[in-house]
Amino acid sequence: MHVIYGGTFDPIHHGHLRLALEVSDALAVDRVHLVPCHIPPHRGDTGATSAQRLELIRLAIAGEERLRVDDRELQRAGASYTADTLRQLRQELGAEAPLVMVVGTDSFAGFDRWQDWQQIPELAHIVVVRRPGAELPENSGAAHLLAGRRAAGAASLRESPAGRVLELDPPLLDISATGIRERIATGRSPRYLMPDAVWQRVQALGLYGSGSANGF
Ligand SMILES: Nc1ncnc2c1ncn2[C@@H]1O[C@H](COP(=O)(O)OP(=O)(O)OP(=O)(O)O)[C@@H](O)[C@H]1O
Ligand SMILES: O=C(O)c1ccc[n+]([C@@H]2O[C@H](COP(=O)([O-])O)[C@@H](O)[C@H]2O)c1
Repeated sequence: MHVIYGGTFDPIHHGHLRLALEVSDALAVDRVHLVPCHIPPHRGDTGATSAQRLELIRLAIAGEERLRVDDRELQRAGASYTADTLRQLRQELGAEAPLVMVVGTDSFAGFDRWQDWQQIPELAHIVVVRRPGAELPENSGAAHLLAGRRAAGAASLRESPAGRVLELDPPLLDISATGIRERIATGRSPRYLMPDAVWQRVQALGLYGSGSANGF
């Protein structure tokens, strides 16, 4: 079973990393592939470039065998549509291999505005991870999709290549990249919200307005 977890990762933090490991445990898979987007289709400019966000991810997951980075979206020009990524993976994996896309509730809430969203369940299973403080709006396209395609359990995802939606509610950390960027921009330390190696590199690159005021 191939599992991808996409995000802007601007920058990567412990909320992302814990989520990835919780999913790896819950689905009993050896690998979760983090897929940073190049040009987010749905939000403004990023604080760090694609290459910088990729470098920070590599630092964050160094030494953790279960986490891998897949930079395919950085190789494509234009907006990074998830449907394109899944089509590419489906070609590579073949028609029968179970393919899983992981998403937090806040991103999934706007799922019916994603490019070709109705095709996505034909390409992959969706694992929706309940993010602290983010509920799916009732009557949203996402809530209907979940209700109509709810998976019986994690093991059932292995029984078909795509089409089921599994909700997970593991213990997660209420950390956001927005909160981290705000802290850095106002001279406060984001230490312990992200790996030390990431924070050191953010400072070395002077990202998000980091300067001497932040300290370690
Ligand atoms: N702390 C967290 N707990 C659970 N899910 C998370 C957490 N942080 C991010 N996610 C999920 O990870 C994916 C990628 O998130 P993203 O890179 O946008 O991080 P973010 O912290 O939400 O960033 P920002 O604050 O810039 O929006 C999304 O599906 C999001 O729902
Ligand atoms: O394909 C789309 O139209 C689309 C619209 C919004 C979000 N996504 C993807 O959802 C993932 C999480 O997005 P975000 O904004 O929470 O970082 C990331 O991989 C995005 O590329 C994809």
